[in-house]
Amino acid sequence: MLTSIATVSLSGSLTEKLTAASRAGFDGVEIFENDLLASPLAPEEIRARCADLGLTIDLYQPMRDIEAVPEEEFGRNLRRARHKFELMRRLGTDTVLVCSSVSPLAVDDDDLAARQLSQLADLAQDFGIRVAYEALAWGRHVSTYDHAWRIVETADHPALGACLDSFHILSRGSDPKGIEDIPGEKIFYLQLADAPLLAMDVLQWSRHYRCFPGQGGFDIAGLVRHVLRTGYSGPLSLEVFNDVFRQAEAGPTAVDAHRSLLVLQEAVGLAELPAPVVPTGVAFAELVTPDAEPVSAVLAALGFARSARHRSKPVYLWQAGEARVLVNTGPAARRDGTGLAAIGLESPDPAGAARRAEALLAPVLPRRRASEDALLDAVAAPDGTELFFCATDRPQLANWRADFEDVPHAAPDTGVTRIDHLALVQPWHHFDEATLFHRSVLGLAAQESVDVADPYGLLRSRAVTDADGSVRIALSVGAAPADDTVHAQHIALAAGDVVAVARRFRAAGGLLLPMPANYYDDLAARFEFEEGELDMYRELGILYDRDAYGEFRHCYTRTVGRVFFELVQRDGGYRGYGAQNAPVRLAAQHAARRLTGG
Ligand SMILES: O=C(O)c1ccc(O)c(O)c1
Ligand SMILES: [Mg+2]
Repeated sequence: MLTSIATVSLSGSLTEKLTAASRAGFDGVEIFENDLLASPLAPEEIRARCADLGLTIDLYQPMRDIEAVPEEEFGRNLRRARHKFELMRRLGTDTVLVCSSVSPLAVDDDDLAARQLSQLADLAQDFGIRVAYEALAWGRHVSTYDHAWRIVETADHPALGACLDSFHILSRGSDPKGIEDIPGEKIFYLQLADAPLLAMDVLQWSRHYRCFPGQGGFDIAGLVRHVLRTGYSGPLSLEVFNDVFRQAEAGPTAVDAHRSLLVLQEAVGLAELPAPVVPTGVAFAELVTPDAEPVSAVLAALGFARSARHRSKPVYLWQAGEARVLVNTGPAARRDGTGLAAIGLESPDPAGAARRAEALLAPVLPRRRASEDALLDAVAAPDGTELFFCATDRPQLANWRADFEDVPHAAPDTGVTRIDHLALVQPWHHFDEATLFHRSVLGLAAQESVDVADPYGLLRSRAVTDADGSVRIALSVGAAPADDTVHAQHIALAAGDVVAVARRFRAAGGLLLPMPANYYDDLAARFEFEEGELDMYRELGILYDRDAYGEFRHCYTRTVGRVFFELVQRDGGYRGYGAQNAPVRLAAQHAARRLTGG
């Protein structure tokens, strides 16, 4: 189906919005009146610009407070409408959205509303224009889609139809099944927006918190299925009022938006995309650093062995159990400092995984960096992290490991067994996009979102995982631009005995993040420990948590550049990430940074 986006959903000037929508692959736009009013371009120039960009103008909106008013007022409304219809003719668009009145002058009289909308449609018809009537969830007398449809049905005018907006329908808890009672040709327009499930005033909710389908809590696919059963064949159009999108760069937002519509069309059977290939494990995490020494010292103290070297690049493989960390001192590091640059995901079908990612608008990275390198499938996540789809130890497929040659090394310590999870701090405006990306592109399931108090702001955190926890990625975001040193990426390493690994780390000169005594007093109040157990945790800075499934013990290294390590011990099927402890850990990291600068 054709896709469209309302200009209000993107930041910037009207031309910036149009360019972003076109580049992301939209077929058309809804022009929001304010964007037109503020534009230096004449309507004819906007029309030409859209044509150059391959965009149709599917809707002009909104026209407000038209119907169910005293005759004299309605006369003024018709005069206003005539002006707008003339403007629409210059723009070359044939559908106008009229939203249900919020005016104190409006009366609760459906017959009057129908008569006046019919008169408006008469005028519109003279201009070759159709009027799409939408119930605002906070409309004065008309606030549900079925009510708006009854009025349209009563008016029975060929130039008057319904505009359905998923936010207004689902925010009020209306049953979308009733949409099937509307003939498809009388649905003139369909606007789609999701939203997180919040208990708040519906107008504020709508104007600030809408998001793209799949990013909130509404069943948008279910609603669209009802609409499709009517025979509706107009565009799927995104109309998203969102404080973050208003500020974020229009280009990436438009890509995020279009991805959401691709995923939606797949869900309702309107599009076939390459099937998701769910990763089955973490092959490696790649750190870039201008100076290998500090990171290498931490890895060595954690029991990793430097076991192999890249054949053509300054990259070493450090390994402990199934945990593999690449340390890259190449050009990217000199540019960006120390940080987590790439993740290798074990994939049953690396090429298939890359095809799906590409179909969902992820930038595909060059398959080969140097002529002698193995061919690798890789894409960029929204935060810039490179995702490699790997086939470790599968001889029939290209193997990243073949680019490395073993170097002599001592046997690694056996304490660390694998990478438990990767924690990626997202740029403040990319959080919802990151979640949708990891769900739709990688086929991972998103867990509940949790709020974590940092001393200097609130963090939102949400894990995406595969079914058995072999791949866990914890995404988080702060309200303000991140403090790079505290809100760093981290690699969480699984250990069978976190106390033993922590002790070994310390004995080898590693620095663990100390935790405040008050935290341990609280632990003593909440749980019963064996004699001496808590003292041991206190001494090492080990945190403790428990859920319905099991226990969690974890501790943290000091931060190097923009990355640090966590050691975690999961027992009995514990499912979380120690979110309960995160505020204490974040405060400890701020304190450590003040003391040592690192
Ligand atoms: O918030 C509003 O006023 C508004 C305007 C037009 C729409 O289509 C809509 O859904 C909301
Ligand atoms: Mg709307």
